[in-house]
Amino acid sequence: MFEDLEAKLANALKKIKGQALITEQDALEVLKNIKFALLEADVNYKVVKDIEQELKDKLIGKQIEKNLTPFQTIVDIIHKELTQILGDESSNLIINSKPFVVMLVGIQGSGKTTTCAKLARLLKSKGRQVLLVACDIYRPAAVKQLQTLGKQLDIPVFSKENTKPQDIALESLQYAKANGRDIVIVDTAGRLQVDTQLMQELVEMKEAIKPNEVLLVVDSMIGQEAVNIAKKFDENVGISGLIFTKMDADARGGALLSIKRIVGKPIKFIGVGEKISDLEQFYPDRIASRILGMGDILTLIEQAKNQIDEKEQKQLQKKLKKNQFTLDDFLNQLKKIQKMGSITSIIKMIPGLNKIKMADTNEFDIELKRITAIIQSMTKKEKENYKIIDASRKRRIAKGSGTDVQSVNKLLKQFEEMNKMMKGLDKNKALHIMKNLGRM
Ligand SMILES: Nc1nc2c(ncn2[C@@H]2O[C@H](COP(=O)(O)OP(=O)(O)OP(=O)(O)O)[C@@H](O)[C@H]2O)c(=O)[nH]1
Repeated sequence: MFEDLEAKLANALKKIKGQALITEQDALEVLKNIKFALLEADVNYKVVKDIEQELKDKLIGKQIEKNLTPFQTIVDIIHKELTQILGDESSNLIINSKPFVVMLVGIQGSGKTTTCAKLARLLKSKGRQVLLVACDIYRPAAVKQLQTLGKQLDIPVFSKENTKPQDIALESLQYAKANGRDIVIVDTAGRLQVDTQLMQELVEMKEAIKPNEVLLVVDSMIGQEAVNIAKKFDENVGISGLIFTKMDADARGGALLSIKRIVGKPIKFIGVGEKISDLEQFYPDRIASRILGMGDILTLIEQAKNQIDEKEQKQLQKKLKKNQFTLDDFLNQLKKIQKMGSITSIIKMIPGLNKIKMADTNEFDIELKRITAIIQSMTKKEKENYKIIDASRKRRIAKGSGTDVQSVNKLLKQFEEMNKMMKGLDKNKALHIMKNLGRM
């Protein structure tokens, strides 16, 4: 869909090669193409018009960035704008009460029940005691589905027969308190369409249990219709955020942009597959890249903007050669990796880390936090020369980082293997890897 955009833009921008500033005429030419591309991606018309106006103001008279071509400068500005619209606020759940109650709402088939389980798994993996609550009593299969998923995840599921959904939800809170569950995730009923009875039931449930979050689950495949659904749910029930499912199937993502703009509620997570682990935190810049469909160009832009990386790469290479590559350098490189969207190919190069399913960025975040804690618990000397880390130092580091000796050993082994691998590579390949690491 957006393959064309790149060609059209490149064409439109040929003319401004060598200019120092973007003129009004150039901006209008580019914006015409951007407008069509966004409409094709199913972005709401009014949103497209607004974006067009905002971009116009930002583009005209803009200086071409030093290391960038006019084309790259413009794509960079557009990418930043889309990222900002998609949400600059954190998509994290701020868990500040016990129990912390999350109500998932949405129309039938949006992926609500599955998403309840995915979210439960994600929070469990962060050490939370989760309780799932089956309030979709109109579709008996939904209760069963949730129970099966709960069993699979070893997470209790609260359900009750012949009881109103509002009462089930209310009773589940008592159960959570009595059983030390600190997060309650309530699966609610869906209808084929948004109807008044459903809304009324959800309003009553919300009043009864006063959830910390009401998250609307939306199927990203339904395109613009998602905006109407989100508006209705927000007006009638009041939502605090959204989860978009089936992002693995939808190539566009225009609906995310429209909803964020029109409804103004943050997108918290995205579903990226049918598996229970396929739920990711929402990263606006990654979705903006996807909407633009210019991943490669954006990477190039980042590289060009960070010319300084060249220097850093050379320094790192020198350090590796002289055996001076420290655990701090290792950590810095990993942090850079985290910032990048598409990390899989780079991760594969790092021994030990490649075993983690890296499409799951949540797992990478968890792993990185663990590694950071361990390295930060080391003394300066230890970071500079890991060989002095003996058994008693390992015990101290494990204690200080809240991990265990096994984790410390694993990290040291990863570091050692990476060191070895980098040294074993020929100069060009090593530089290529460092370049990849360095550009992130
Ligand atoms: N590919 C893909 N499929 C998904 C995703 N999330 C959910 N699904 C699938 O969507 C279908 C519907 O999911 P459910 O969880 O049953 O939907 P629901 O909204 O709970 O439906 P009701 O309980 O009837 O309201 C199932 O086949 C899920 O496997 C996703 O992120 N990607």
